[in-house]
Amino acid sequence: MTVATCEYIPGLANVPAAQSSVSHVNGQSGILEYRGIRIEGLAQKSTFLETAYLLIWGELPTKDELDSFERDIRYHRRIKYRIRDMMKCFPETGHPMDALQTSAAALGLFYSRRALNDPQYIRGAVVRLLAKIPTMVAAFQLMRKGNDAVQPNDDLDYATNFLYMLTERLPDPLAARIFDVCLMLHAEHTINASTFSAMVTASTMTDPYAVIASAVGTLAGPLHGGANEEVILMLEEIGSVENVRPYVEQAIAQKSKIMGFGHRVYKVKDPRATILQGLAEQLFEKTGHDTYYDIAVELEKVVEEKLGHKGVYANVDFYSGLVYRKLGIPTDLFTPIFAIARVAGWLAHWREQIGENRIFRPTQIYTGQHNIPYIPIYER
Ligand SMILES: CC(=O)SCCNC(=O)CCNC(=O)[C@H](O)C(C)(C)COP(=O)(O)OP(=O)(O)OC[C@H]1O[C@@H](n2cnc3c(N)ncnc32)[C@H](O)[C@@H]1OP(=O)(O)O
Ligand SMILES: O=C([O-])CC(=O)C(=O)O
Repeated sequence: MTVATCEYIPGLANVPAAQSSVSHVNGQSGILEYRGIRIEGLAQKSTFLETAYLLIWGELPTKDELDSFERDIRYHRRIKYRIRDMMKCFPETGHPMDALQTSAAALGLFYSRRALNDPQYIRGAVVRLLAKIPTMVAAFQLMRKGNDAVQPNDDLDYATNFLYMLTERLPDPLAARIFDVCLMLHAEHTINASTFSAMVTASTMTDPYAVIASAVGTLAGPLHGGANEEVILMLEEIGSVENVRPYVEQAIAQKSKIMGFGHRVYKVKDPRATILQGLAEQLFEKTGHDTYYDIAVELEKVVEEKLGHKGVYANVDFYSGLVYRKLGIPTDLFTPIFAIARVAGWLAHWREQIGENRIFRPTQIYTGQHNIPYIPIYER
């Protein structure tokens, strides 16, 4: 007989649920490392695909390894016409995260073999998911406007190709580089809610497409990845720098959460928010100022003043939307873009999970009754 001896901790706060060497967060000092490498160094020198390789396979690739990884991903970017046809039937009013979750699951209809002991299958699934998820996000964006999806362009790198498929124009190189850095910053973050969801699904030894679909569904929520969209809606609602203080005071009085702030692990400003703020400033220098940025900076100042004592600071979702907005990306695509990046982290944890698997099956503390007699419906 197994006896539950542990105290119940809501939200499993600070409860270790796995061992992992994928990434590490020091929440007191604001440090994030992927496979031991600080995020600041990667953001300066790496690319998203190199970072994805590092996360998934555990080491930085050699030049040949990276070339072959990038080549394979370019080759697999197209999606089957049957998936495009399925997506055409999605309601254009549907949220792109729902479209993405459905499309990611649909990949399993074509590619799932559950051959989890076959390294070729594992590599194929990694390549297909990294390659096809951006194509599906861009395709839904064009299709919901009544246009045909743009085919991937084999001459373009990962970030440039995504922006090209989305806007039907070649992006400015600085915009593409900034977008690629955003992807790196969002690629992985230890055992957050969506990664945990991916790990639980992976632990049943199901197919990787189901793993990613379950993680996408979890990322969508406004307390997690969905907060980046909510931040821009909040900045629009605030409308001016003068309105910031009353907005924050009212939110605190009503005990409502201010989007883009707070974190289970970070008790200082999220290091990714610092880098994203810098990227936003870089973009504004080149393409013109955004008044929402002034609102955001004032909001950060007032939230720190009012909630800093509780360890509530800006998180990754606070400045990302300002960057995407400046790149001309619609607000409801911010979270799907987060998902494009996070596929790398989810896949890294999927590999780790199936490598040393035990199905997740925690216990619960039952709070109901026992031995209640069944009453037939006509006697109730
Ligand atoms: C990619 C990501 O997922 S990053 C997070 C994105 N989510 C958001 O930005 C949504 C807003 N933030 C939040 O809802 C929370 O901070 C979470 C979900 C991120 C973390 O939740 P938890 O670790 O459970 O923290 P919890 O909600 O217990 O907050 C601790 C205290 O700080 C306060 N607090 C935390 N975040 C905020 C916030 N955004 N606004 C106002 N107060 C906050 C809480 O009210 C609580 O105060 P109390 O102790 O007086 O009751
Ligand atoms: O770690 C978390 O709980 C949320 C987060 O910042 C992320 O997933 O990037």
